[in-house]
Amino acid sequence: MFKVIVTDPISETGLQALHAHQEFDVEQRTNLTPDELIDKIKDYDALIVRSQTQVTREVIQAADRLKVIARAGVGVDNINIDAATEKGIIVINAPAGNTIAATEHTLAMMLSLARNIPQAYGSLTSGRWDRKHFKGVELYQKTLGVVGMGRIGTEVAKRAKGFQMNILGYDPFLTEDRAKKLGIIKASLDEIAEKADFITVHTPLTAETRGLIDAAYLAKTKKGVRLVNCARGGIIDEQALVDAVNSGHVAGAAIDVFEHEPPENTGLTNNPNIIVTPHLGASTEEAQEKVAQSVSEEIVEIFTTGAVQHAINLPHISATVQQKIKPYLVLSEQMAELLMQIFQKAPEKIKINYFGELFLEDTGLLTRQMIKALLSYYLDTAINIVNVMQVLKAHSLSYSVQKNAAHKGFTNFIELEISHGDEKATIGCTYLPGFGGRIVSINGYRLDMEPEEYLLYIRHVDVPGMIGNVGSLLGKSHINIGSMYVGRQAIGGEAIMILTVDKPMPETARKEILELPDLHDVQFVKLNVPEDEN
Ligand SMILES: NC(=O)c1ccc[n+]([C@@H]2O[C@H](COP(=O)([O-])OP(=O)(O)OC[C@H]3O[C@@H](n4cnc5c(N)ncnc54)[C@H](O)[C@@H]3O)[C@@H](O)[C@H]2O)c1
Ligand SMILES: O=C(O)CC[C@@H](O)C(=O)O
Repeated sequence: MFKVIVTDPISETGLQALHAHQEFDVEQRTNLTPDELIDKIKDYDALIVRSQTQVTREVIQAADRLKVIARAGVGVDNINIDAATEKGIIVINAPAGNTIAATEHTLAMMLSLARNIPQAYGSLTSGRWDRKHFKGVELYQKTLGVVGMGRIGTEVAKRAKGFQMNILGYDPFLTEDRAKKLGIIKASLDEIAEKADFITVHTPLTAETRGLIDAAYLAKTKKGVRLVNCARGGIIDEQALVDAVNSGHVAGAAIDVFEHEPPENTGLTNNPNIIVTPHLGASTEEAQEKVAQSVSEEIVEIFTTGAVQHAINLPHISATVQQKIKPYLVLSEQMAELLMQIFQKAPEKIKINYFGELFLEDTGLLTRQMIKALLSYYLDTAINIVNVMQVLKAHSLSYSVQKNAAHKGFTNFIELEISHGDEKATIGCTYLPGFGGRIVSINGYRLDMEPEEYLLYIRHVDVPGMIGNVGSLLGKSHINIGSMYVGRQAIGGEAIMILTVDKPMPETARKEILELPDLHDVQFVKLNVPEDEN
C-alpha cells in the first residue's frame, strides 16, 4: 500500500485515479502547520501540494519513505528541489493543466486594469456614483510586451491579438520563425521598455528573473505604462513598482502573485492604481481538476510502472522516447551490475558508448541507470536515478558518453567500460525484439546471455573437462545449473564461462571451484530482476 498525503486544497474529482487504485491510500490534511508536516511526512510515499505548502529541506529530511513530491500546478518554487534531489525524491508538476486559467486571468487583470473595474466596483458598492474618476484606456492598437513566451505567454499573446494589440515578445527561446507564425514581433527587453503600453511577465522565478523588472528597468519604460504579473512575485521588484506607480511614471499595475504570500508590502495592496488578486491565476474548476488529475495519474504510473512524465529533477524524456528505450532500462542496469561484480574495483572512469539510431534519442535515463548500478555497489548512500549525478560529482568521478548512429553488429548496442588505474572491464548488451535483452560481450568475449538473478562468472583456460568439473562441484553443493554460456579467445586459450544457477552459492563452494586447475577466477553475481521478468 502506498500512502499519499495531500496538504493543499485539491480537486476531489481530479484525485480519482488515486482513489480508484486499491494500492493507494490518500489522506487530505490541508491545515497542517510546518511542524506538523515535518512530524507526519515520514509515513508517506507521495506528497501532493499546490503553492501554499512549503516543502522545505527540513520537511524533506524528515521524509524517510517519500518517493514523489507532486506539485498540482506549474511553479515549484515552494519545493526545495536540491534537497529532494539529494534524497532521491522525484519532483513532478502538472505543467499544462492551468495554462488556460492563468492566461484568462492575465487578460482579465489587463482589462480590469485598463478600465479600473475593481476600483469602480468598490466605489459603487460603497454607495458612490462616481464616473469621472474611472475613465480608462483601450487595449485596441496598444503595444503589449510579453516577457516569457512559454505556454502562458504564448496563449496571452494569441488572445491579445484578438483585441488588435501589437505584440512584442521576449524570450531567450523565441525564434524569428515562431514569432512570425504567431503574428508577433520578437523583441529585446529594452525594445519592450521603449515601446510597450502594457507589459506582462510570464517567466518562472529564477536567479535570473528575480528583479528582471527593477527600478532601472522601470525608468526605461514609457511613461504611462501598465504592468501585469500573474507569474511569480519577485519578477517585478515590488518596492520599485510601488515607487514608480506613486511617482506617476507607471500608470498602474495588476498583480496576482507576491514575493511573500500573503503579501507584506502594503504599498502594493493599498494602492489605488494597483489592482491585486490573491494568487488566483490557476483557480478555476477546470484547471484544478486537470492539475489534480495529471499528478494523480502520474503518481500511479511512477509507483506501478516506473514511468515518469513531468519530472523537474530528471532529464525530460517524452512518453514516446520512454516507450522506445524501455526495453533497455532494466537491461542497462543489469549489465552495469554484472560488470561491477566481476570487476570488483571502484570505477575511476566510466565510458558509455551507444550504437544505433535508437540511441540518438535522449539516453539520459539509461546513462543514469548504469551509473546508479555502478555506484550502488560500493556506496552506502541510497542512490537512485534522481540523485545519481550528484553522488557521482560528490565523489569526483568522471563519465563520458559517445553516440554513434551506425550499428555495431546489432541494430542497437550499448557498451559500458569502467576503469581503475590501468585495469579496465567492458560489457555490451542489446535487445532482440521477440527474444528479450541479451548480454552479448564481456571483456572482449562474445556471448548470447539472457540476464538472470543468480550467475556464476568463471575465468579459465579452455581445456577439456572444465565444464564437467565445475558442474560436478556445483552438484555436490546442491546447486542446479539453469543454462550455460561460454566464450573463448582461441582454442586452448583464455576463456569465460557463465552459468545461471537457481540460488545463491555458498562461499565454500566458490572456494572449492577456485581450486580447480586452469581456473583463474570465480565470482558469484546477483542481478536485479524485476518480478514480472522472473
Ligand atoms: N498565477 C498563477 O496562479 C499561475 C498559474 C500558472 C502558472 N503560473 C506561473 O506562470 C509562469 C509561466 O508559466 P508557463 O506555464 O508559461 O511556463 P513555461 O515554462 O511554459 O514558460 C516560461 C517561459 O519563460 C521563459 N524564460 C525563462 N527565463 C527567461 C528570462 N530571463 N527572460 C525571458 N523569458 C524567460 C522560458 O524560456 C519559457 O519559455 C511560471 O512562473 C508559473 O509558475 C502562475
Ligand atoms: O496552485 C495554485 O493555485 C497556483 C498555481 C500556479 O501558481 C502555478 O504555478 O501553477
